[in-house]
Amino acid sequence: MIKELNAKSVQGEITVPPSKSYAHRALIALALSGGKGVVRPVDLSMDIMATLKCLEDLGVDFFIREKEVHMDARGFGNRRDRVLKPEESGSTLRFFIPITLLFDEVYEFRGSTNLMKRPLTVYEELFQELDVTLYRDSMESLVVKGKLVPGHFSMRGDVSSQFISGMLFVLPLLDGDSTLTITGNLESAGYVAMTLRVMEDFGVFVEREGNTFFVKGNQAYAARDYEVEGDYSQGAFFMAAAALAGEVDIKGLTHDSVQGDREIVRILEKMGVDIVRTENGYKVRKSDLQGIDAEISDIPDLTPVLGVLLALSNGGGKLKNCRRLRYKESNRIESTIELIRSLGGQADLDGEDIVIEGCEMLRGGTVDTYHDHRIVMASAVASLRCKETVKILGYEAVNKSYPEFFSDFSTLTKMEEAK
Ligand SMILES: O=C(O)C1=C[C@@H](OP(=O)(O)O)[C@@H](O)[C@H](O)C1
Ligand SMILES: C=C(OP(=O)(O)O)C(=O)O
Repeated sequence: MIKELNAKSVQGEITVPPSKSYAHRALIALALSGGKGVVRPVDLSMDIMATLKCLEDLGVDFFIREKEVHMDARGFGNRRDRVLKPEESGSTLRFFIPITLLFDEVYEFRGSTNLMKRPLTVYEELFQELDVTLYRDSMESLVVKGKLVPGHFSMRGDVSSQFISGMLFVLPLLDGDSTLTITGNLESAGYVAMTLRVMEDFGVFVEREGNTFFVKGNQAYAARDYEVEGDYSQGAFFMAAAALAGEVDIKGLTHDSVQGDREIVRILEKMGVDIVRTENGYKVRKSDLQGIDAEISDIPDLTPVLGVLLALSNGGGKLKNCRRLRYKESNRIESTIELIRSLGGQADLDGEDIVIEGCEMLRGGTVDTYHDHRIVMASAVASLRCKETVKILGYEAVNKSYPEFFSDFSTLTKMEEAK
């Protein structure tokens, strides 16, 4: 499906959706408690629905009212279906593989073709050392069998932090103490911090010394109601839209959040953007953007929108250390470069860095989004500073994380459309 965008300015206020990453974690922690509680607010994106469906197939009951998930996890572990369907969600797949290893049964994971192509090497390497089998049955299917026992585990930290989060969720439930040592750099580190924060919120504690996590066994998640904070990864699109083309009061963001993508605030400040803290968010105004080099190995989800900002900055800059972006919903190195080029800008790959030239206005044109929700949203932001119409191919990919994105975006452009 194609979306055409013509608006050239944004104005008004917006409340960002609740964090997808926090919601995955809170729903899982509540399920692992085996008790009852409410998680709110939850945006019913495809990724979150995939996590809920997997929980349901593991015996969890829930109903959804407005944006609240009312869960009864007393049946957790009473398997209803041996086939779990993470759809497109990397977090869901990589968090649920260790969860199924609590049960010593055979589970099959069936996801989208793209999801099943994303790496599982870290689990493959880890399970070779353990009495756990993981094999690909077909292009869309993966079989997992075995039971985790406490021990000393070692995992690479430079493929995806989701493997580490997945193991951290379940190690405290084993009947003995474990250690988990990360080899290489821990990238996307903010997401591991978020996992540990949610675990603590549910009464489960892990100690860390350098790159080793010490996990006491026989802990229990305590059921509770949970408030999900606003999403910096999504808020970043509105901050960028305002910095490029207007003034927006962005609400629903916690200033001291552990979300790694809170880094967008520091990056915008470095670029010279007029960004002011408000009681529950930020007010951002159109500014002349200075080009910068930004290290993105900890903040991969910000890459497409940072690419757009640099393409419209004085002097441009580099997005450094993009290696892992190849393994997202699209190859985000290629799709980010192509997004900028198809709108008339200049971007190239230099080693593992994306080098982007800056300009005042882009031309406009048609963007192929490669089914990547973050390329869709970044294209919408770029359209505000394009001379011609922007056509976004496959814009429905946005449903993966933010089904209401275009209706929210249009509330900010409506003053202009009303003229
Ligand atoms: O744990 C999470 O919630 C996520 C971790 C990140 O993945 P990587 O650790 O693979 O970079 C991020 O890109 C993804 O959108 C969400
Ligand atoms: C990469 C993403 O999510 P996941 O890895 O959970 O599919 C994302 O939301 O950009």
